[in-house]
Amino acid sequence: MIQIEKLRKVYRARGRAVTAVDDVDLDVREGEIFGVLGRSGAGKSTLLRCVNLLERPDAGRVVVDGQDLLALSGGDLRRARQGIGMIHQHFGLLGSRTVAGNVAFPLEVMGVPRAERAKRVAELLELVGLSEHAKAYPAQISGGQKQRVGIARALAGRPKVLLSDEATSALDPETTASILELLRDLNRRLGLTVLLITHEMDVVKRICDSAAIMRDGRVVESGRVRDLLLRPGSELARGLFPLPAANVRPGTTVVDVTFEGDSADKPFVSTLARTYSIDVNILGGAVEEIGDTRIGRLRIELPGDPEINAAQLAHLRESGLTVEVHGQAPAYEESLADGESVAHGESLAHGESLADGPAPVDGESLADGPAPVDGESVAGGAAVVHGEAAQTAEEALS
Ligand SMILES: Nc1ncnc2c1ncn2[C@@H]1O[C@H](COP(=O)(O)OP(=O)(O)OP(=O)(O)O)[C@@H](O)[C@H]1O
Repeated sequence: MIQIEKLRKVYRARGRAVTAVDDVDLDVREGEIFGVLGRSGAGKSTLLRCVNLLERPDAGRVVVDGQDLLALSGGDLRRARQGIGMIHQHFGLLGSRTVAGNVAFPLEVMGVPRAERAKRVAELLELVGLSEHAKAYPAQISGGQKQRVGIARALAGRPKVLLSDEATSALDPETTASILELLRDLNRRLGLTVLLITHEMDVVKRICDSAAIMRDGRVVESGRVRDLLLRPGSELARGLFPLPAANVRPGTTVVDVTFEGDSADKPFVSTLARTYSIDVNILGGAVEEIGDTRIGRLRIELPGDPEINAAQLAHLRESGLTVEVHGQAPAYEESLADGESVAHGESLAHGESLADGPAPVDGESLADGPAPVDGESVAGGAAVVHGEAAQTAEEALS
């Protein structure tokens, strides 16, 4: 539905040039919610504003619903832009107009006759659950209600695409959840394609089908959320499943295992411990509901160097798990020929989040999932799993 190709935007001010968007490609499929995640200054707003040409890119292509926007002008461009709604962090409502008046505004600009306008406004307010507040002024309603007005107004022209510029950043967590739910509902009911930008990992976790991570104007990772989380070395996975920096003790192998769906229900740690008659330490972990799937990440420690654990690691991979080994051992890395597993060192250190705001710290990310394995309590190696004991620890996680 939205194809962005080799997009580039450079701001020039007082002899200085800032490349806000640098050679970005994105493909947003029809009917999906796509989240662009990044820190402040990463270029998210600029990217979003290039999609409806609020900013004119210096290079590249923006194709929305099959139309190359940069090739359009005049009435054609206006019509194409009507097919793209936008909502903002600070709502942008007109204080002198009622809720209904704000929603009617774009319809007036489009020249929709009065009677039809009134009918459409009523429909839109119903859609966002604000019928009872039609006559209220923005100053008389809450932040969440203001954003609902913003959403109704953005949908006035029956757009196929909705752009969301940090739409929940000014809202408290409960209101954020209700607005995200509304966006998901509208996405499903109207087949609306949503491209949103956010610095909150939680937004991606809750509603996005696909995501991209931006840094310094570039997209460093993008794809379906589920695929990204199962990809070794994924930044999104590190952000969503924050684990402390790995402390690899000599003579041990520390492994991050990511599992989903069916494999989440299998007691793979106890199977591993039993099959190879080894003790397995659980160092930390988290499980999240992502869309309709449960995805989790567990950090385990095996006795012996990675070379010694080749069969054990192969066993984990053959069980359908994504395996990432901490502690660089080049010779061993080469042996992981199938590309499913990577060996990496401290570059995978955790605790770093993309968010400047409420970063999903350990406790938070675990809060609504099943009982976590507590990183603190296993710090001294207390959670040694072998034989039947493993069942309990894994049950807690799965
Ligand atoms: N109008 C402008 N003129 C000059 N530089 C700009 C302008 N708008 C943005 N920038 C710069 O472009 C870069 C990207 O900014 P942008 O607002 O797109 O990032 P962002 O990821 O949306 O950040 P935030 O969440 O803080 O808005 C930053 O370095 C910013 O300072």
